[in-house]
Amino acid sequence: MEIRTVGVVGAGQMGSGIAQVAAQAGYGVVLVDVSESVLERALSTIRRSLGKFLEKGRITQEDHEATLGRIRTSLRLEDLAEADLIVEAIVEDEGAKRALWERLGALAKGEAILASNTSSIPITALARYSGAPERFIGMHFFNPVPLMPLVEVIRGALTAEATRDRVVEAARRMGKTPLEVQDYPGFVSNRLLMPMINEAIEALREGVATKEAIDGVMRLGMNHPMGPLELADFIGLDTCLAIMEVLHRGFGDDKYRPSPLLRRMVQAGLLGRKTGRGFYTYDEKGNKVG
Ligand SMILES: CC(=O)CC(=O)SCCNC(=O)CCNC(=O)[C@H](O)C(C)(C)COP(=O)(O)OP(=O)(O)OC[C@H]1O[C@@H](n2cnc3c(N)ncnc32)[C@H](O)[C@@H]1OP(=O)(O)O
Ligand SMILES: NC(=O)C1=CN([C@@H]2O[C@H](COP(=O)(O)OP(=O)(O)OC[C@H]3O[C@@H](n4cnc5c(N)ncnc54)[C@H](OP(=O)(O)O)[C@@H]3O)[C@@H](O)[C@H]2O)C=CC1
Repeated sequence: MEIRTVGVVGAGQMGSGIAQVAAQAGYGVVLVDVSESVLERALSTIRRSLGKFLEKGRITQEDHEATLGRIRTSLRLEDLAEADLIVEAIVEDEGAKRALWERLGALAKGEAILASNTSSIPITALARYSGAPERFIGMHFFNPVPLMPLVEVIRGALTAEATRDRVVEAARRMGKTPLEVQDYPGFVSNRLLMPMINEAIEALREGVATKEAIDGVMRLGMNHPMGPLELADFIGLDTCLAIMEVLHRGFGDDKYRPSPLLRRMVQAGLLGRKTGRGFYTYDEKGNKVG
């Protein structure tokens, strides 16, 4: 069965980007969230991103309009009943994802591919909640989705090869490079990235250097496009903490202990760019102002 319609659940930073690249690839897209204002913000983010591509001549005015025309938004999960591929990108919380996948698994059509964009939660567990583990897979995009070329593809213990093949093909059609990894905590990406970010936060907590110096060391010394504290703000500190918790629990090793400073900032609601304040402060457009 050919994939024609892609359903995306969760219209935050990642869901909006996934909806955009799916629509750019020519798929019909249904983008679902629990909040109308989040859906409106997602559409304006997509318009802004397509606008940048248009300015640079990477797409035409026609592509711009056709892409937007392929995206429908909805507050009803039932509108995903006809989707051929569903990509879930809600908050990084196993309980929330479990509740969602129990509903989605029951309402999706029998041959639909079920994918999670989770950063770290075991695909094998989410697959079980969906009730269709052979059709379930991890399809992990990177932020900002319209620019980052990678999709990490993660098969759960019971994922069928045919499911993997179809997701690999869909990722390629979206202009991405799929790389397959096994279902272990944090997969490959966040097993490597998040301990570095966590260690940068610990260095800040211990007063080893200022935040600007810590970020500068990695930007200027390692050629990273963003320093680790800037990147943590960009990802979302709630997501960073959730990933560290999964690594810590999943490996049972204290080398993955989340930094108490990270925990305290999440408790204070300082989640980074998406809330306007994290290690740095941001204006309403997401530009760093301090
Ligand atoms: C947590 C997980 O599970 C997994 C993850 O995703 S981890 C996070 C992975 N992501 C990263 O590591 C990102 C690291 N950062 C970067 O690669 C770069 O900083 C960045 C691509 C985000 C931005 O690039 P930059 O040079 O620092 O800033 P900026 O000048 O704003 O942007 C570069 C260009 O991209 C464009 N751009 C930025 N965001 C865009 C978007 N969403 N859509 C279209 N164009 C965009 C900008 O307009 C700019 O264009 P010009 O060069 O013509 O001005
Ligand atoms: N940030 C990143 O760099 C990356 C994140 N990811 C993963 O992608 C997922 C989403 O992350 P991100 O986009 O950053 O998070 P955001 O907080 O930006 O977005 C999550 C969205 O999901 C919505 N939501 C929450 N619960 C439900 C639900 N039950 N049904 C429908 N929508 C719901 C939220 O709505 P509301 O705000 O109203 O609660 C919010 O709009 C997570 O699993 C994360 O780990 C993967 C790669 C990179």
